[in-house]
Amino acid sequence: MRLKYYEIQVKVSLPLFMFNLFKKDKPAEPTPIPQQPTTLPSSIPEAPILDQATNNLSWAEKLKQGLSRTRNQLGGQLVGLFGGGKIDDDVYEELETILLTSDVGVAATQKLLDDIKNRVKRQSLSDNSQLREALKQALLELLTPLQKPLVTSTHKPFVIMLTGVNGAGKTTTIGKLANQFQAEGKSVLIAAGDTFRAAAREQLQVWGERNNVHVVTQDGGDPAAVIFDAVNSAKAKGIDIVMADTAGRLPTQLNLMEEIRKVQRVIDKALPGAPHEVLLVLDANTGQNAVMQVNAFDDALGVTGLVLSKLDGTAKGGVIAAIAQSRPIPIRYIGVGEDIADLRPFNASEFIEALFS
Ligand SMILES: Nc1nc2c(ncn2[C@@H]2O[C@H](COP(=O)(O)OP(=O)(O)OP(=O)(O)O)[C@@H](O)[C@H]2O)c(=O)[nH]1
Repeated sequence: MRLKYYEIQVKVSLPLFMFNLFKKDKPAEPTPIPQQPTTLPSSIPEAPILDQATNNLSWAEKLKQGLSRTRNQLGGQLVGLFGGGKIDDDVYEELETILLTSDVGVAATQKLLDDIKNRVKRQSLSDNSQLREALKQALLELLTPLQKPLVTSTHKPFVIMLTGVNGAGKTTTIGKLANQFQAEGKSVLIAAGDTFRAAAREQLQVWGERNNVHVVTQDGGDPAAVIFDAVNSAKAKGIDIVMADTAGRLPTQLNLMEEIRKVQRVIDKALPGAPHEVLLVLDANTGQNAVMQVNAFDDALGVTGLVLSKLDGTAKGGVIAAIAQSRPIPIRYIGVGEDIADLRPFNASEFIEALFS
């Protein structure tokens, strides 16, 4: 059956709403609960076929809206700079300042400027209004290597271990991805490896029950043991995808970094070669700090993919270029909001178009 986009929204947004509702200890004031539909799906939903045109349009708009702060920071200043006139050193200097203040970082700014200068020479550009397109092309060249969507069909179960600092968006990402994977017809199992936060386990469990996603937990558990059990359970049940949640940690907390390295080793014992994806979730609001997080987590774990969340709340979206320059690990998904449809695979040209629209 072909579902219209708004129908899918109802089907998938409600489970995520419930997920967020149960995820954290909520303040005392009542949270509005939607009146309909009142029944939650009792089985894994059939894979919906998205209405591609409507869906793309909606995502393009969301992305544009989500990137508005970054666009205002970057694009707003560029409009003035690229308003027409001679290309000279002053223009390059001002462009450098704009890029640096947009969290692009020193190395990526230098790389982009060199690239633009080469384009100016090669294409004999003379008017600064032509620099806009040159900058777009330079950015596209820098960001395209990061556009490598996550393919989960290579292993069964395909094991994804999520990591990141506290509050980066790991658990929310798990909820969004679980719904998306289910919508593609894949079975999902979640390992509640965030044993640090007492309520996290029960919250994930409640969410899992309501959405027919099996959540493996353990009383007073060691995260490695919980995830080991989860992987074995997924093997026995023929599950397609395991997502292992882990507690938030700072790369400077060496004992916690050692703990997650152990989790990784134990997953490999349960299923040699796993985890197949080490997904680092980054809060885009952290700007240049995100670059340091990528380096530190990658050094410790060998990160295979990134999720850049909360691009909607920040003017620091330029950090994506800094990451591309310093450690070009694929950005699997970007997040521009809290709804399920607000997390999508990263597409470089789509991103740049939204940034310059
Ligand atoms: N605006 C916005 N909010 C987001 C996005 N992604 C996640 N959030 C919110 O960010 C907050 C923190 O997300 P969590 O998923 O709890 O983060 P976490 O990494 O699991 O946190 P810990 O378990 O404490 O380490 C939640 O309130 C999410 O709803 C996004 O793309 N945009």
